Amino acid sequence: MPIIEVKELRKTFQTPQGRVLTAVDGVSFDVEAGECLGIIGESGSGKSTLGRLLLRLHEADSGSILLEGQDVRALAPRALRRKRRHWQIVFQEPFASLNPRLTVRQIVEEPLIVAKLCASRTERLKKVERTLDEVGLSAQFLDRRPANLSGGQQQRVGIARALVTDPSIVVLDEPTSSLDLTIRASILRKLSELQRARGLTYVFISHDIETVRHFCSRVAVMHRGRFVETGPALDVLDRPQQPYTQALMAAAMAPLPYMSPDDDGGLPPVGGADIPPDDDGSLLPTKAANA
Ligand SMILES: Nc1ncnc2c1ncn2[C@@H]1O[C@H](COP(=O)(O)OP(=O)(O)OP(=O)(O)O)[C@@H](O)[C@H]1O
Repeated sequence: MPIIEVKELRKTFQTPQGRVLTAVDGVSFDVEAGECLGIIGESGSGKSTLGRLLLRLHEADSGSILLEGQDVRALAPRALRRKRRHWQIVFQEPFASLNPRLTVRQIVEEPLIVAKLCASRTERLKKVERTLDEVGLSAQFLDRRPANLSGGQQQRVGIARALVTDPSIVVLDEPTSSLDLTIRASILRKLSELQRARGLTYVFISHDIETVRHFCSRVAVMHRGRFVETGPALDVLDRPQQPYTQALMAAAMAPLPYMSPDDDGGLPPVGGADIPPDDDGSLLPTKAANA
């Protein structure tokens, strides 16, 4: 039996102008336990909304979601809170998703307190330290706050917070898109390692086709709230059947516009007429500007 079963899921939003926007438009899919399903598509195609609907961070308008056989949409608030420990999410912007006032220890401890998972504080703290160690953060980070961490370290905290309750399903909503390339690779390696070690099921939302190619066994292509093509990652990405997927792949492969070394791209020359001679180009306000 699949661990995730979604049928005819639909979600609309009301725009400030009073228009109805259909963000997810009748999506159906299954995910087997231990699998990684990649969801790709342009910005605004509905990927994040779908990820949030799965965990009921948004309420769907219609359709059904079964996670581990549980009808997520039918769960009462208390039952949903209890089940949340099994179904977690890692967000795109680690800094925005971490409470800046809390220390790393408090951030990772919180889901354990909410789920009442440990018998004592000592047990809880041991679990926090073990999970941080698993994501590659030593005990020296425990008392730091998010602002004192690099982007990669912040995302490791986001991952530890998602994994500390030993979930079975994790939605990864563009978990590395705000990070530098080298950091991105090491976080993806870690996520892959954790998936194998813990037998996790991932729903991996991404713009980045190359990342999905390496990371996911299956891919769904989303366009205007619908799945237009689904299948094994290498089939969909290397031999797309649908015109929309073909266009998406072609756009991803397109080279950057050529610029010759002496082509200034039409920018004004440095020190040219547009820049006053006494302007040092600094973005900091001058004393005169402050006065
Ligand atoms: N809370 C909301 N209220 C109103 N409209 C929303 C809300 N959340 C998303 N939308 C709209 O729903 C559509 C789908 O957005 P969504 O963020 O799911 O797309 P996405 O594919 O994840 O895009 P991105 O890759 O840029 O994150 C967009 O038109 C978006 O503006």
